[in-house]
Amino acid sequence: MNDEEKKFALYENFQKVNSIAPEFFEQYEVKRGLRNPDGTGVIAGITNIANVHGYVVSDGVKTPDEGQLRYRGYDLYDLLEDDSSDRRFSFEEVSYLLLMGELPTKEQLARFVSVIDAERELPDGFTASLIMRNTPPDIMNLLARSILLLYAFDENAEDRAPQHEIHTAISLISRVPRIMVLAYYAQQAKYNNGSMIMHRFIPGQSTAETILSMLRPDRQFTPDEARMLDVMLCLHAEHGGGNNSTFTTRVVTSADTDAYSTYAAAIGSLKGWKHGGANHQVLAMQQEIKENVQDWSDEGQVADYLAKIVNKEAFDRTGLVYGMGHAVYTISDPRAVILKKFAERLAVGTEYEAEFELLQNIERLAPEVILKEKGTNKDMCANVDMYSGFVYSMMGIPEDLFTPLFACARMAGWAAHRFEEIVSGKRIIRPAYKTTHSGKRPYKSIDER
Ligand SMILES: CC(=O)SCCNC(=O)CCNC(=O)[C@H](O)C(C)(C)COP(=O)(O)OP(=O)(O)OC[C@H]1O[C@@H](n2cnc3c(N)ncnc32)[C@H](O)[C@@H]1OP(=O)(O)O
Ligand SMILES: O=C([O-])CC(=O)C(=O)O
Repeated sequence: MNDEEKKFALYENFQKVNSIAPEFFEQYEVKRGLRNPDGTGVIAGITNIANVHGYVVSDGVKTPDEGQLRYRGYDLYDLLEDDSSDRRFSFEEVSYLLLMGELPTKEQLARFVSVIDAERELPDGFTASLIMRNTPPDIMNLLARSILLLYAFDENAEDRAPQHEIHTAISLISRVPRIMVLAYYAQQAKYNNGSMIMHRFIPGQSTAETILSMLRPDRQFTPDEARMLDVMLCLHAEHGGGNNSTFTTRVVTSADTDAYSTYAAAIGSLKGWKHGGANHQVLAMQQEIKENVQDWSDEGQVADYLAKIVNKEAFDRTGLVYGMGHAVYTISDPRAVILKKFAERLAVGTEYEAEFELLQNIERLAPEVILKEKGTNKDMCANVDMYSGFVYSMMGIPEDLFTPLFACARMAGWAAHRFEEIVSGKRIIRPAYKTTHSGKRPYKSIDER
């Protein structure tokens, strides 16, 4: 056997060894993906941090409902529609609310903002030796690695006391956006022959302003652009305990590991294409449709191409229409509703209008195509990832940063859930797995096999 054949011999049983007959799931009533047969989630915890509402269950019957998202009891719409005269940046305020449980007074907010501001500096040599060296092509991987490496610069990294937990969370909420932009330029320099731009952060700027002023080569941005990015950060900041990356946070935290290991694990989850990584996939999918459909405004042509995607004949062959569907929301995802309004406002009358129409067509047509092609009659709406990448694109934010921006925002939610798990979880999360082996296999020595 040559080397290739030796490797191939290791793969050939992959499918067989890892397959479990579907009837076992029914026989043992195992809830795949921790989902009940009607799609509702198995209750795995209790939280005070957020409420994600998408259906009503009454007498065992699930009825779809308009989506609602509340942070610590406050409706997302109310948090974003505060039109007070001192229009301030909200991500810091939302982070305070999530971490501390209450909306801050002016003094509390000012103190919190100054603590975030004071944490932006990175350890000496961090950028040169840990961001610019061995830069991976994916910024999410670099973010996870950077968070793991920041452990080495924290003398009390193993301390689980509240002061240390809060300090670590705030320092990461402050630093991850900076690391993200530095990582972007390191990645561009290494893989795309780009220039390595390393603007310093400007003390006193909000998170949204810091990102824009570090990202833009000329450092310029308008107040409206910063406000828009701020809103994007707010609406990605938290989504209950059950979403995959927050549940990861809670699972890993429950093992009593350090904060850095926990947040790095959460980033690994968020990168997934069925989770936060879908924002990136939506754009790639839209691009493929644009290249293959002659008239994007023709619903028939778009539906035909979506049918190919659903039948695994086009795009990434998973059969998924990215940006569509949600584990909780049925009629609407409130974040997608807000993002669609932004997208429309920014696109109409510009070169982006036709692309906006295309996304709208995908949103409208996907449920019927999925029903027709797969017979899946699931109440399905656009999720947060459907329009976010499009809004970022119109703001000139590169595709490689779509999911990392989600991570910058969700740091606040992950931290709140880590705190809650530490204080209230009190037990390692350890569900059971049923085995399919009914008996013991007789051991054979290597000569007998
Ligand atoms: C921030 C976020 O994480 S938002 C979600 C971002 N993810 C995406 O946009 C990826 C596309 N969407 C999906 O994969 C799913 O809708 C999820 C992961 C978001 C939610 O999944 P679930 O609620 O568990 O749906 P579930 O997997 O039970 O789907 C039920 C059926 O609908 C199908 N389905 C669900 N969403 C889609 C979709 N977007 N495209 C095609 N089929 C879909 C499933 O394949 C499944 O079909 P089957 O019964 O034939 O196997
Ligand atoms: O709740 C989910 O499953 C995914 C989601 O929308 C999020 O984490 O923002």
